[in-house]
Amino acid sequence: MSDTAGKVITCKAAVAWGAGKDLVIEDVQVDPPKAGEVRVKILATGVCHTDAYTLSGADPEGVFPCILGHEGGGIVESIGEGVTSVKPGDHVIPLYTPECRECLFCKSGKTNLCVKVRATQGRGLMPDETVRFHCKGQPVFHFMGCSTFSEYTVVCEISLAKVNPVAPLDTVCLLGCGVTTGYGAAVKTAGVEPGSTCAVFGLGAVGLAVIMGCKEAGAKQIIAVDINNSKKEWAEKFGATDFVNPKDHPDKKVQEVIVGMTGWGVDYSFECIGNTEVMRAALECCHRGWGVSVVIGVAASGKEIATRPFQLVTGRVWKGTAFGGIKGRTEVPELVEKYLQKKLMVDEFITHKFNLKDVNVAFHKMHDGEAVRSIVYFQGDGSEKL
Ligand SMILES: NC(=O)C1=CN([C@@H]2O[C@H](COP(=O)(O)OP(=O)(O)OC[C@H]3O[C@@H](n4cnc5c(N)ncnc54)[C@H](OP(=O)(O)O)[C@@H]3O)[C@@H](O)[C@H]2O)C=CC1
Ligand SMILES: N[C@@H](CCC(=O)N[C@@H](CSC=O)C(=O)NCC(=O)O)C(=O)O
Ligand SMILES: [Zn+2]
Ligand SMILES: [Zn+2]
Repeated sequence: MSDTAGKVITCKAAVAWGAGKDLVIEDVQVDPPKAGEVRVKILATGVCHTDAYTLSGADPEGVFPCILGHEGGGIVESIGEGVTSVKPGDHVIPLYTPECRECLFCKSGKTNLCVKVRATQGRGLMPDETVRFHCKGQPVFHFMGCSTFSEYTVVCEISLAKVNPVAPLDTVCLLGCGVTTGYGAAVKTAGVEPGSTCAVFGLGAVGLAVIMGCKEAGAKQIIAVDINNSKKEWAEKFGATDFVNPKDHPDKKVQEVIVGMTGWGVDYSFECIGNTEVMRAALECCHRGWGVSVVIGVAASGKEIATRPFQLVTGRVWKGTAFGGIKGRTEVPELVEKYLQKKLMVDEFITHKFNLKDVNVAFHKMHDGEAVRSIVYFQGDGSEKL
């Protein structure tokens, strides 16, 4: 039992006070976990485009003030009543897609979209409709059931993957979102087969992880698409065979360029940006009769997708994925083992490391296309071993 168990902990956190405002490093009070909850000391966290999306104000579920972050790695500090699957000292990765193993969705075997705590999670609350964070006497909302931009956070027991303590938490934290989402989208949601042709739109961490999954699945052609030429080298590193910059083809739609490169279009395409025009292009570059397009990117409130229904009549399939279809408590520990066996790239996604005090710089590096993934540390800046 830690000497902080049962007590309020005051620690540093990056608080989002309002949409479009820089995060502010504050002292926050973190309550002990209630029944079914776990308090986790976060050592490191990635910064995902979805954090920026919610901070921008485009997320209809965005509530402020809140503590963002959902790509963390940490150690259990204390557990609430009834918690049995983790204990203090366990290494864990918080999950924004929990796995209760009891709800209709978990039991269906058809999806990873557990609904046990989804309703309260979407409103920034714990299941009892209250929050565990306060700052300056004011309640602060949770985010995606994770809030990993706080040195201590409280999450539901069902929202934690217990992982091998040998794995470096400041690397495998990326399995909490970006890497798992892209990899899972390819190998699980799409089910890419050997010899397939694929197109991947948007080469951030998610898109690059899709490429990694397509390569592992044996795709023979992987066309990487981005408006930033510096991403070509990145795409090749993860297994892309071709690179297309739509800006190099001003007279053609990008879907026409890809159909021209493949004959009838690709077997599988993936949108990893959150741009509804690109989602259309991704569908329309798919093979007549069987091409499958997977929407991964999160589009702003009010945006809608469109295409001619004929695209579907002629056999193309439009689908989407959350967290790559991965069931977090069961499969994230397996991905960590795969990483430890050097069968899954994760370190390769990390381009920048910062201390929490510079978390806003990590957002700027993502917006200007410089960063694939930044890791934010609560102690130091990643130059020392955790
Ligand atoms: N469904 C799910 O479960 C998940 C969804 N997401 C979503 O996936 C998306 C990708 O996330 P992430 O990898 O972190 O994002 P990044 O911002 O790191 O990557 C997006 C990439 O797309 C490029 N891009 C932007 N516009 C275009 C365009 N018109 N055509 C081609 N490329 C373009 C960007 O280039 P540049 O940098 O030059 O702008 C950048 O390289 C986001 O929408 C995120 O919210 C993330 C995780 C899980
Ligand atoms: N709140 C947003 C929806 C955001 C969204 O789609 N989130 C993805 C994960 S993105 C991770 O980086 C997701 O898992 N969705 C499934 C879910 O149940 O939220 C909005 O309302 O637009
Ligand atoms: Zn994410
Ligand atoms: Zn469930």
